[in-house]
Amino acid sequence: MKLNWNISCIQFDVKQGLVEENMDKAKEMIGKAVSAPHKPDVILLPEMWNTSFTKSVSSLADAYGEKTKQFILEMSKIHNVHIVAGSISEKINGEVHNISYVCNPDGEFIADYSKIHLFQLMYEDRYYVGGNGIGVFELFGVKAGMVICYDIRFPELVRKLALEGVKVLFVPAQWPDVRLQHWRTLLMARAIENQMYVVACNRIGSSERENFPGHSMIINPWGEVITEAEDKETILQTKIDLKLVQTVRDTIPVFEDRRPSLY
Ligand SMILES: O=C(O)CCC(=O)C(=O)O
Repeated sequence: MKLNWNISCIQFDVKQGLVEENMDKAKEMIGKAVSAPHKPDVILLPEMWNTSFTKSVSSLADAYGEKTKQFILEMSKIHNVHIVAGSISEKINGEVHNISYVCNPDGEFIADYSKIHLFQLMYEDRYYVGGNGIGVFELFGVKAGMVICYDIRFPELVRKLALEGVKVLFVPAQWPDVRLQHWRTLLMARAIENQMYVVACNRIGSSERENFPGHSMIINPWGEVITEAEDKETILQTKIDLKLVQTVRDTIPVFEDRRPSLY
């Protein structure tokens, strides 16, 4: 089991509908991240990092994720790194999912997660079908979990992941600047109440309707922001010590003190 991880969030501007351009950008930034002095063990990309949200989603969605999976598997293997691949549009039996893939340095696909809660305010529910399972997987023998963007508004989902043993939560997002305060507050709350690390990667740039502020963040199990990006292209890097999760849980034994029979 490895308890000290270097993490990098790759924060960039996702160009709407321009799959090749976005994949080239991701490739360039993954290359830069792994060449940095503290080479990451795990890289996180933003939500919808190769198409953004677009009305052409049905034609742009990757059939069974084949092209994206191949790209991510190759990047993981070449650079000897785990990649939590934000999310993309995957077409499965005619339905489109907002889905994430996790790959290991052997170039193996280890998990996927299809976003459960679709964001009606931006009509996500008209274009996508919600997933039916939670996102839990293992990295270096430690349980990690994933939710996507709007999912962080559902504390019961993240609590379920914590009860499954998750110690690090990955959150890819396309979160707009008008609700930046919600983004920061919700991420910190999820970290504090579940006493887990939260690693969150947001995009920058603009779509027709919204601006995206970045502010990717890595938060420790005390709820302290270890590092936070601004609104520029950034490789946000830090080291996390997984032993801190148990220290915090021993200090304030929230999981022991729960009384789920009452609520
Ligand atoms: O919950 C929010 O305010 C933003 C959610 C969102 O933009 C998304 O899930 O794509």
